[in-house]
Amino acid sequence: MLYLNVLPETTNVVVGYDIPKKTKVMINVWAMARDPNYWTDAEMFIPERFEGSSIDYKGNNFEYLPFGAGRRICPGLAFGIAGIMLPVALLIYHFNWELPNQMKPKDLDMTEHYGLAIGRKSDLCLIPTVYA
Ligand code: HEM
Repeated sequence: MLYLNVLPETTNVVVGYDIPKKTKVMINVWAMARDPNYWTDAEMFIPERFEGSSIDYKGNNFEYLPFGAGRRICPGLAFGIAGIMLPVALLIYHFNWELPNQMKPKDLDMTEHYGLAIGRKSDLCLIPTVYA
């Protein structure tokens, strides 16, 4: 098994390496999406960083490959985006959201749980009120 970070400016990029036949190559997209050479405050959740940015999620920018890239890119990309955007848009449109016990967003535990996909380690508790 060979683990690669394919971004050119990173220190662990493998150059001129002969990959033996039948080697399973794992591209470390998690590390690439948190590479400080490419991202400001790489560990921070800042969705606004994509506002006015030319970086997209469709496999054109190697520093951000949530759906992979190339011939084996996720064929469910459009389905996946719709399946996230629509529910999130509806939840934001119909409810106001607050944290319990006067918590501030900075108090949230953003520790990740590792698995096939990354999720929150601790549950996100929010109080919705219907937006009238
Ligand atoms: C937000 C949701 C989703 C994410 C983040 C996601 C992500 C991915 C990633 C990273 C890959 C591997 C691409 C690669 O090897 O370069 C993949 C492959 C694949 N995805 Fe998705 N996916 C999502 C939703 C879906 C949905 C909704 C479907 C089907 C309805 C789907 C079907 C597939 C299939 C069949 C492959 C294998 C493609 C191949 O190996 O040729 N995915 N996906």
